[in-house]
Amino acid sequence: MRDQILTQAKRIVVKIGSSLIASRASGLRPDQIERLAGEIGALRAGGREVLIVSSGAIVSGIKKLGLKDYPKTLPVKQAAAAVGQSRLMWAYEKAFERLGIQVAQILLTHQDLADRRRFLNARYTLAALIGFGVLPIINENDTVAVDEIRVGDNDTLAGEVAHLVDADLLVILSDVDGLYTEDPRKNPAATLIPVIPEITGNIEHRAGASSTFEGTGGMATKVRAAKKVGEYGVPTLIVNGERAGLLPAVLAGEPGGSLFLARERRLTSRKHWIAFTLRPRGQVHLDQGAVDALAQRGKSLLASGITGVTGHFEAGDPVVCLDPDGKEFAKGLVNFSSDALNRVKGLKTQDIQQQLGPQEYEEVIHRDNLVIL
Ligand SMILES: Nc1ncnc2c1ncn2[C@@H]1O[C@H](COP(=O)(O)OP(=O)(O)O)[C@@H](O)[C@H]1O
Ligand SMILES: N[C@@H](CCC(=O)OP(=O)(O)O)C(=O)O
Repeated sequence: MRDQILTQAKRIVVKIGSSLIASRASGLRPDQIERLAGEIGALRAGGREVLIVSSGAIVSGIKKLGLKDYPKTLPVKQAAAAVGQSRLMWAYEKAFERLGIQVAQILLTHQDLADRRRFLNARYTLAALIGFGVLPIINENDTVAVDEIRVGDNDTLAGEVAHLVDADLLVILSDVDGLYTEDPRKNPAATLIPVIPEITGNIEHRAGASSTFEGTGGMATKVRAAKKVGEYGVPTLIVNGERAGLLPAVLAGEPGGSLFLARERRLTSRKHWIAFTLRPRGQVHLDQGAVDALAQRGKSLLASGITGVTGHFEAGDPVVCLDPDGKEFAKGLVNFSSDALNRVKGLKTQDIQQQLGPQEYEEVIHRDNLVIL
């Protein structure tokens, strides 16, 4: 199964971490970019479609601005990203131009993904670029991404892009051979985990934070990204990008890296987007009857099953549904604000109008906008 997944993946999102192509000492590492461009060019020549999610703007900008430390304030971090992103794209442009490959820059924030119209627009633009045979190079739009709209790390962004383009495989190139039983930099006795079955159990405890100046997400964000795209039927390969030739070798079926197997796709793109892209604005607490109606009988959520509301949200916002034990078991787009729900929770549908007047919707969350997690 491993060989089939790796050798037959047609559309591949390749995430390139900062530590592979940039360093505190030298800024960008053009030799690494050229080497990786050659390997990716060979994959394309072999018939694969590749999109790159590349880090490295901030580290490159730190060097270019002559900063001594990693920026502590957002404006300086964004200035470094702005200065570094142009250098990063220039290096990719040059490296791929030698191979006769055109590249395109795509900068995204969480806001571009959380708005359905903008999400679909990004999908169509990437599809158009792929159709032209162009190699999209994607990064977070760090220069404008303030906290509430920031994706935060490129492992997460790469997972979102894999969903956006219906990738067959997400490849995360890092500075380690894959997922170890614990951080190998901290415990040399840690061992590599070559295959991680469909991720239902909790393996995040093995994945720690970054331990390098250049890195941001660490292994924790990589495992989380693998888990999210695995829910959409996309497997993830984490492999050491420092080792020349390893990426094409592993994609040809040679041993190496950690492969996270995916579950059979059970969600449409829109439901996956609701479940895994949108950030909930509040919580709706349900009684057991409502939990059974939603989870067992595929019903919409009605006010009568609601026992409590947490947070402030507006109609149309994403919320999570908690069972009587407080466990998140569903997520959806709510048709009523938190204020309105606090007035009608527990009421029969026919009594809602007395409280709120005529309403466009009966359901608090319609089945079509609800995902059982
Ligand atoms: N269980 C683990 N297995 C492998 N690496 C781990 C683990 N836990 C933490 N790490 C750390 O995660 C780092 C890779 O993440 P990061 O530094 O963000 O690199 P990148 O820039 O490629 O994203 C490794 O260098 C390692 O120190
Ligand atoms: N957008 C940032 C990348 C942040 C990030 O996730 O970095 P890394 O953990 O090295 O992949 C940059 O270009 O520096």
